[in-house]
Amino acid sequence: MAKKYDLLYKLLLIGDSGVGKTCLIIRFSEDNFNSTYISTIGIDFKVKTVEVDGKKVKLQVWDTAGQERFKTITTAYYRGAMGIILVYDITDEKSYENIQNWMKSIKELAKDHGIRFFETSAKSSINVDESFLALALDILQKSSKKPGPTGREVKITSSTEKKTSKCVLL
Ligand SMILES: Nc1nc2c(ncn2[C@@H]2O[C@H](COP(=O)(O)OP(=O)(O)OP(=O)(O)O)[C@@H](O)[C@H]2O)c(=O)[nH]1
Repeated sequence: MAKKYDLLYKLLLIGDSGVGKTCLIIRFSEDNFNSTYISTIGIDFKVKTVEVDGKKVKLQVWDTAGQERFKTITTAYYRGAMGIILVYDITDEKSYENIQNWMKSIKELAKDHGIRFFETSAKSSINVDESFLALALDILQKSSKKPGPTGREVKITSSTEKKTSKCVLL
């Protein structure tokens, strides 16, 4: 049977507990939102195949538990990640201050790399596809080691829903 994708990218979402990592992944992979909060236990993942720069890219997105007690399990997954999305909640200052601590954890990977910034809302479906696809495009361009396309050809439909942003991706 023909392979349904050209490339497989492993992405990881990290950030404090309750900042909206799971919701972001659910919005991206299933285009759904549920306001009931069920804290992630350890680690989980979802997949979605997207088209990036003319290639079918299967994104395997790992959702880590933000709770400190799962730190040992979740940090074990950092090494295998090709891209990391660091999430904080713009309505929770503490989760923003903690970005420094999360950055220390991924310092080696973040070193020498420009860090992108997206303000997102899983609830209103704002900037969710854009953030995941921009990361996938970065990985594609870095791994193929060729100059990027003139425009950032990410195929997405942008949302015009009202802006009630909660999450921010770095
Ligand atoms: N208003 C609003 N609320 C959101 C948004 N995203 C998530 N939430 C709410 O924030 C709470 C926590 O969301 P989760 O996605 O479970 O948080 P998490 O970061 O995965 O939490 P852990 O699994 O404990 O690490 C839930 O009650 C969500 O309904 C958003 O974009 N807007």
